[in-house]
Amino acid sequence: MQPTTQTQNFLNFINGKWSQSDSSEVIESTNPANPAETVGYVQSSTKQDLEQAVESSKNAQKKWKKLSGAERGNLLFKAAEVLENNIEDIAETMTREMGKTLPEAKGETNRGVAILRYYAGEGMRSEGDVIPSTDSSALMFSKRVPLGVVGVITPWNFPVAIPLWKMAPALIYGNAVILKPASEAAVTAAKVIECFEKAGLPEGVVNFVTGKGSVIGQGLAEHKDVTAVTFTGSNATGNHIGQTVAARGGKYQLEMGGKNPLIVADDCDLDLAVDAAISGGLKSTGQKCTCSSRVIVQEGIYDQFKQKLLEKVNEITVGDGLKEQSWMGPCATKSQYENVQKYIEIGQKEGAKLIYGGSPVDNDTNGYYLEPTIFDQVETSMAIAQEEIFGPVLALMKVRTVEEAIELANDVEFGLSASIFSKNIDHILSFIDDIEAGLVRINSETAGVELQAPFGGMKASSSYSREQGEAAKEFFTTYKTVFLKG
Ligand SMILES: NC(=O)C1=CN([C@@H]2O[C@H](COP(=O)(O)OP(=O)(O)OC[C@H]3O[C@@H](n4cnc5c(N)ncnc54)[C@H](OP(=O)(O)O)[C@@H]3O)[C@@H](O)[C@H]2O)C=CC1
Ligand SMILES: O=C(O)CCC(=O)C(=O)O
Repeated sequence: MQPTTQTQNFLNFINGKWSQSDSSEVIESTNPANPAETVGYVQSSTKQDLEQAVESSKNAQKKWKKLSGAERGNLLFKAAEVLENNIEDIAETMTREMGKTLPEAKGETNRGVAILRYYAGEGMRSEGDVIPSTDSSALMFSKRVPLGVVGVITPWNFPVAIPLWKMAPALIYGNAVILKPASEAAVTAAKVIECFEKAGLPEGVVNFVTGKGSVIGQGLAEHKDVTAVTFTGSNATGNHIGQTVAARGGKYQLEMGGKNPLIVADDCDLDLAVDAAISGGLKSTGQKCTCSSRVIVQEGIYDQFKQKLLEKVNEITVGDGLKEQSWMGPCATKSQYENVQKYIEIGQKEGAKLIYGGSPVDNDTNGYYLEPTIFDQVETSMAIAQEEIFGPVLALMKVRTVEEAIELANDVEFGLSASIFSKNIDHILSFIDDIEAGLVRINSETAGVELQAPFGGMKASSSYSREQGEAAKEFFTTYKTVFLKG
């Protein structure tokens, strides 16, 4: 049944129109700080809805790709302006829908504006190369061309930035897109789509279909007319999508988990390292694929580091992300909340020593709040050292040397981000050389992605393709090699 209060009912956006799903069913999105509060309803769409979106995207893309890059860019500049004018509302919706604090939500929305502007500018940049031919009377050049229709499947942890860093490059290079956002953050995503509508993108160039991952996400992965699928989320879902798209000869890009190490060397600036462990590990309630979940500390500084870390973590205020005093909000969903608690239990059973937190935080609204949690004496064989927890949990590990630290850092299936705190250039250089990670950070936290640089991981963290910056061009375009003779 569709809800009666229209202000809370968010529709699909297909062929330039907001429309109800064929199913007449909706999915409720609630506030993790107060699960009794409904943030909105989105459509529980069907394969027929998706079919309409694909048809509309296919038609629209034929005209969209004929516009000049500058014309497409102007529309993205407009979308950026509309988003910028709606920052307050969109950021507040994000906080209410997935829990991150309002300053973080505003920061993310501002980042969305910058992403749109960056890719709008790409419309005026080179789209190929002249290549000398062996025939001196011929002109040979490569020309980048769009792929066609791109399916965008996104998670709930960055409901503005991730859809935009996938959609903006797809659009500027002449593709049409269909966004299927995570159900838990789909209201925020709907508000982003409203910005594209208000910017006046031609109908069908951006479509938005909400619904179950197993129906709409799976439908995008299977559809023969969806040339490429870009995904961020869990490894299980990502690998399944990759296999499905590959089986029909489509192109795919997967950004998945991380178990990111932060190495603290004896010679580091201790205060900076402590701040980085807290910010990188606990901001966004630890729900970033780039968050620092393993803190590997050299024995000479271990006790000092641990003591300072405990002092600083003790200052953290957990609470509703809309309240100014809250530094850390709730877990985004009930299943995240339960999953993190399950890992805290496993850690204790495995023999790690719980030295801080580990429990739910009492509150009047039944919000999914957990204490920031620190484990000591963590061994690399433990599940809490190997598996992505996606919650406010730090695992401390002691090593003798920096070489040992790097070896330990690499001893996981993931390879997204890694950082070292050290003033020793030899340590820094061997870290850059030997660490198995796509993002290598020195004297800086593991999280913190810059939109103009390639983003992605090694090993099980990614499908080896890269997003953002100019690297996005590789995924969202293909080449024509033109040989021209008079
Ligand atoms: N790398 C990252 O940034 C992220 C990692 N994660 C990891 O994943 C864990 C689980 O989170 P969860 O939200 O379930 O992540 P998922 O990977 O299941 O969800 C990500 C997206 O994929 C969609 N999806 C789900 N099933 C399918 C399918 N069969 N085919 C196509 N698309 C599908 C989801 O839709 P729907 O929401 O409707 O299910 C959502 O849009 C977290 O605990 C964390 O460890 C989660 C989010 C981000
Ligand atoms: O750290 C960031 O800013 C981005 C992290 C990210 O892409 C993710 O968590 O999915």
